[in-house]
Amino acid sequence: MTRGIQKPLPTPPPGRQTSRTRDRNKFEALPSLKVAAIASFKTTPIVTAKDIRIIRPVTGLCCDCLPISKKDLLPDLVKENGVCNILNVKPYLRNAGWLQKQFPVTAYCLQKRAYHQYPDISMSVFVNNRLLEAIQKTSIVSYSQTFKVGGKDIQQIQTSIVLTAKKTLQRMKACISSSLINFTGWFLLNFLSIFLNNILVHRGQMSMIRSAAEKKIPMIYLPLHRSHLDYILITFILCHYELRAPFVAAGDNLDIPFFNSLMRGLGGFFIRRRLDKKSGEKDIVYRTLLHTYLEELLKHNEGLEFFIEGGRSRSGKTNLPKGGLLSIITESCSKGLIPDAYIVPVSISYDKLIDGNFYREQMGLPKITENFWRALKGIFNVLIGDYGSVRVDFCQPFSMKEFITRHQVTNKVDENVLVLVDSSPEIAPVKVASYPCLRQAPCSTPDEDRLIVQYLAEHVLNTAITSTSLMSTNLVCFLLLTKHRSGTRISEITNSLEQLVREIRQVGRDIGFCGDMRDVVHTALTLLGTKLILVEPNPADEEDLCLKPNLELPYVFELMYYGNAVLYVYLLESVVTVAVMYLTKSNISCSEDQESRETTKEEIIFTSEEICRLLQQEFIFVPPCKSLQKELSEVIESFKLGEILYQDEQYDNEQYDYHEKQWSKSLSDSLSWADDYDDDDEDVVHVQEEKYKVNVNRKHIRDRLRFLMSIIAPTLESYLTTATYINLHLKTETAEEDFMLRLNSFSKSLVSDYKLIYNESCAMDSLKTCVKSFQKLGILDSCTAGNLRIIGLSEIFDVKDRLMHYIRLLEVINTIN
Ligand SMILES: O=P(O)(O)OC[C@H](O)CO
Repeated sequence: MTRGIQKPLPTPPPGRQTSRTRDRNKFEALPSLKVAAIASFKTTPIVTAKDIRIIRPVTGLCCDCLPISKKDLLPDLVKENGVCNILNVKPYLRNAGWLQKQFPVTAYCLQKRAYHQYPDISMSVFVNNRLLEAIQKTSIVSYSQTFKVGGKDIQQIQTSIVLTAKKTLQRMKACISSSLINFTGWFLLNFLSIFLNNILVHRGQMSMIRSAAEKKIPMIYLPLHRSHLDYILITFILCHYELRAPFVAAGDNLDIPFFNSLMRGLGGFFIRRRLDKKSGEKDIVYRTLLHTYLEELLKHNEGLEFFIEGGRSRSGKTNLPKGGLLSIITESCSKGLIPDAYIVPVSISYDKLIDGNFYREQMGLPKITENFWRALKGIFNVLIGDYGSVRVDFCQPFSMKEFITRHQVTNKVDENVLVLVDSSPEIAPVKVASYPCLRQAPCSTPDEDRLIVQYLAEHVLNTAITSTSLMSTNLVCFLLLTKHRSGTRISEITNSLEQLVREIRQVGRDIGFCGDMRDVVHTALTLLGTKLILVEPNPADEEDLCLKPNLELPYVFELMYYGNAVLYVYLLESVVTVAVMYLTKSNISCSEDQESRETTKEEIIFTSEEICRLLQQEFIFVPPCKSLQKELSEVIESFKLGEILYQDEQYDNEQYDYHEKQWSKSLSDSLSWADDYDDDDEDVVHVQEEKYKVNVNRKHIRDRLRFLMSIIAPTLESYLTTATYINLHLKTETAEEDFMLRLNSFSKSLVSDYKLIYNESCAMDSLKTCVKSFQKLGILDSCTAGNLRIIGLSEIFDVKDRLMHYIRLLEVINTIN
C-alpha cells in the first residue's frame, strides 16, 4: 500500500478556527441555533438568566413497552432543554463578585451544598442469614474433604472462612465520602479542562434523573463502557447536579495502590473479574458476599452503577450484556426486598479514545495489566493531548417493577419454533427458536427469572445504543471506511457528512457536535491525527485536500473502533442488503446491464433472520419487546419505496390483469341477480407471491447498496475467515487459547497476502466473537478441563454441511469488489 505524503492540516481560515476556547463556546456561539429557553430555568435551579440553550432531540426516552415509566418522568419542558457543558461553570455562579469571577471553579464548588451521608453496611452484610449459611455450608464441605487426611476441625475451618470473608469484604467495599466527592469535583473541573473541551449533558435528561432521584428508590445506572474515565464521569456529573453518588462496581484489575483508595472514597467497590476459583470450582462464599453486599446497599436505598458489558469495548461495538449483577437487583425487586428500582441506561461518547488504542490486543497480544506506574504514565500522556469533547447521555429512568410485571405477562418463553429450511438442498432443516430467544442454545429451558434478566439487559443495552450521541470522529471514520475507503477530498467528505447527519437525525439519533460541517471535518481530522488519515495535497485545488484512510494494520483497528459506533444506525438495512444480494446473485461492482434474479419478501426475511442468527453474539438487532420479522419487513418496504427493490414488468402485467379481473368480477357480481354463494371455482384467481428484483442497473442504487453492504461486510468477513479456518484446519480438539492465536495468525497472513477485502476483519476481538457464535450455533463444541478450555468441531452429523452453507452465504461479500 502506498503511503500518502503526511503533512499537517492547514490552519483553517479565520472564523473556522478550531481552537479549544472556541470549541468550548461552540454551543453558545451559533446564532442560528440559539434559543433562550427562559421557561426551562424553573427546572434547573442554579442558572442565570443569561444561560442560552440549544434545542437537541431528547434521546433515550422510555420504550413504549413501559408506558407508566414513560409518562411518569417526562417533564413537559423536556423537549425545550438543550445540552450544556458542565466544565463551564460560569453560568452557575450566583451573584458573582470580582473574586468569584477570578476563581470561578472554586467559587462554584464552594457554593454547592451537596453533602450526603453514605452508610457503612459491613455489619448488615455479616449478620445476613444468606452469608452465614454459605459460610456454614462451605465449612462442612471443606471439613469433609480434609477430614480423612487429618485436617483442621470444623470450628477452625469456620473461623478461617469467616476471617477470609471479612478480609474480602474489606477489599471489596466502598468507603464513600461526600467531602472527598466534593473535593474531587473541584479537582476534576480543573483537571479535565486540561485535555477536554466539553463534557456535554442534556438538560432534559438530567431533569428526568433529578425527578427520579427524588422518589427515594435505588437508582441503578448502567453505562456502556468505553474508558476507565467512565468510572468518575458519572459520579462527577451527578455531583454537579447535587445528586447522590452511586456505588460503582469496578473490576479488581483497577485495585491498584492509591487509585484504589481514591476510587473507594468516590463509591467504587472492587469485584473479581472471575467470581469462581481458578480451578473452576464455585466460590460460594465470595458470590454470597457480593450478593449480600449489593442487596444491603439496595435495602439502604443506595444507588448502584455497573458496566453491563463487563469490560471496555475493544472494537467500538457494544459487547453483549452480562446479567450477573443485574440478576441480583431483579431478584431483590421480585422478592420484595426493595419496593422498586429505577433503571437508567447511560451512554458515554468520546471524541477521542482516552485510554489509548487497543492495537496490542487486536493484534492478538495479551492485555497489559494495570499498575500504579502505568496509570501515572497514562494520566501524563492524557494531560499532554487534546481529547475533544465527551457527551454523556442519561436515558429516561424506568421502573424495574414495571419491566418485570410487563415482561412476566407478555414475554413468556417463546415456544414457537421456526423451521428454517435452507435454500441449498444439501443442508437439513434446522430448528431454532425464533427471536428474541435467538440467543439461547437450542433445546435449553431457561427459567423465567433468567429470561427476564436477559430481556432487561438487552433492553437496557438497546436503549443505550440508540441514545448514544455520535461524535465527529465516529462519523468521519465511518464514512472513510464505508463510502470513501479508497480516498476522498475534504469537500466530498463534507457533503457525505451532511447527508449522514440528516439520516442520523431522521432515525431520532443525536450528534455530539454542531456547526459548519467543514469545520467538523477539520476538527475530527485534527483529533484523529495523520497516522490514521493520510492527508495529501490536491494539485487541482490547494484548499481541497485529499484524504485517505490508513488501512494498514494496526491503524485500521482504530478507524474501525470509531466508525463502529455509527454502524447501529444502518444495522438492519445492512442485513437486508446482504440478504437481497445473496438471494438475487446481483453484483454491485459490475456496471453494465445485468439481470437480477427474482426473490420474494418471505425469502428476504428468512435469509435476513439467518444472518441475524449468525451474528447473534455480535449485535442486539431489536429490543426484546419488538419483533425482528416486523422490523425486517419495514426495511423491505422502505427498499421498495426507495426503488432498490422493484417488481418487473411481466409481474406488473400479471398483477394488473389480476386486479382488472377482480374488479370486473366484483362489478358483474354487484349487477347480477345471481345467488351470492353461486361462485364459479374456475373464476378464483390465486394471489401470486410478490416477486422482486434489485435495481442494480441504476448507479445511485448500486452506490447505496455498496454503502449499506460495506457496513457489516467487515464483520461478515471475520466470520468467513473463521469458518474457512475451521473447515480447513480444525481436525482435532485443541486448547481454545491456542486455537485463537492460530486463527489470528491465519487471518493476519491473509492480510499480508492481500486476500482480505477488509483488513480490520482480522481483529482478535472480532475473531473471538465469531468463535463464540459458532459455538452457540452448534458448529463448535467446547468443554473445560481444569483450567483449560478445549474446543473442537461439533459431533452433529451434518456439521460440515452447515459450515459450508455459512461459507457460501458469507461469500456474498466478495460481490462488493
Ligand atoms: O476493559 P478491561 O477488561 O480492561 O476492564 C475494564 C474494567 O473497567 C475493569 O474494571
